[in-house]
Amino acid sequence: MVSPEQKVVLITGCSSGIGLRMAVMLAKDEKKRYHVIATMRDLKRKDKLVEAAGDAYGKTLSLAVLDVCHDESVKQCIDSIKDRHVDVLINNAGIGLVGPIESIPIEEMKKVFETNFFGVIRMIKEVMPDMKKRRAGHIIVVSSVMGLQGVVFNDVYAASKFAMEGFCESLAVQLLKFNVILSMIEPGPVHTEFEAKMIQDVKQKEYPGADPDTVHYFKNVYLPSSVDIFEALGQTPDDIARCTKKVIEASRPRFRNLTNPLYTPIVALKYADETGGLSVHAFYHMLFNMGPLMHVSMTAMKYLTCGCLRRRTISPN
Ligand SMILES: NC(=O)C1=CN([C@@H]2O[C@H](COP(=O)(O)OP(=O)(O)OC[C@H]3O[C@@H](n4cnc5c(N)ncnc54)[C@H](OP(=O)(O)O)[C@@H]3O)[C@@H](O)[C@H]2O)C=CC1
Ligand SMILES: CC1=C(/C=C/C(C)=C/C=C/C(C)=C/C=O)C(C)(C)CCC1
Repeated sequence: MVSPEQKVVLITGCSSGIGLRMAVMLAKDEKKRYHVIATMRDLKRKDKLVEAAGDAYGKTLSLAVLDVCHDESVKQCIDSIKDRHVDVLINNAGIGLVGPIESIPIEEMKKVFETNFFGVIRMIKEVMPDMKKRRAGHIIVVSSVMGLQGVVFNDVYAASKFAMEGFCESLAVQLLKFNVILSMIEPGPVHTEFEAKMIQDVKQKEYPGADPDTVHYFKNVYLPSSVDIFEALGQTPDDIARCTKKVIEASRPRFRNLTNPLYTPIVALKYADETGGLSVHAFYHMLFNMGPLMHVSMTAMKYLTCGCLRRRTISPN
């Protein structure tokens, strides 16, 4: 049962990672301010969430099936909610894709957009009209630092998150008129199945169609650097859940919320030079000239980032 004081929070992609931890953290809120509808496309994957939710399961947390790639699944789920009333919609479901574009079929690229971009739009279209009518609601989108700045060999994933940024930046203005808030969460690397799936995927794939030099740069230059960056700067899904809870509870939530103070200097390059030259050349240098030194420099970054950059993020602590 949802009490009238409780906010109904619907989260997509709760079978693992960030979505799972958000669902658990909100459902276990000390003051019981939330009723969480934790959704996933395949309920066979519910066990980890149910175990982590403990006593909250069946009380402040309920489960529902929802595949963001299917209109009917989205509609059925929202129709099953009392009065279709959702106070906070958290668009978290998403998939990654890395590798040389020469070897990625267009169909696979479309799947990334279908999930990360159209999946979010499908959710917003279903929930937003009721929020507008009620003149209340909060829509949260889990984007990424890659929605603000491209990363080599992540071309299509970054494009899907950039698309989301443009969409939300436009919509946020209209929604403000209806007292509906739109917030973006911008995590850097986070240790979840997202990372594990990427490593597994690379082990299995052959990268046909890409020339040997490109495959070499991808496998022997980019991948080790990426592993280093995850190791040096990676956050936990709980960090992202804590940041998101703060955004939900803020009296005036910000539109963009970077979660990782250690990654902020990298994003700052983009805003320091609007021609884009600084980021492109700095990334080239970091990747191709620093190579093995990347680990050292990433560790240094951990200790050197100054207070002013930390203040620009929403701290998980
Ligand atoms: N991990 C990272 O480094 C970062 C992740 N992000 C973003 O965070 C979000 C969550 O990712 P994360 O927790 O890391 O990764 P996970 O792979 O652990 O979780 C992704 C979740 O999305 C679900 N999902 C995928 N496709 C669909 C679909 N069609 N319908 C419903 N659910 C679906 C997965 O379900 P299933 O189990 O069925 O596959 C899973 O529950 C994503 O949007 C990602 O882009 C942003 C920045 C960094
Ligand atoms: C290799 C490399 C980089 C890698 C960044 C990575 C790997 C970021 C991962 C972000 C994730 C996983 C976001 C998910 O949405 C930098 C720092 C840009 C510098 C240039 C070389």
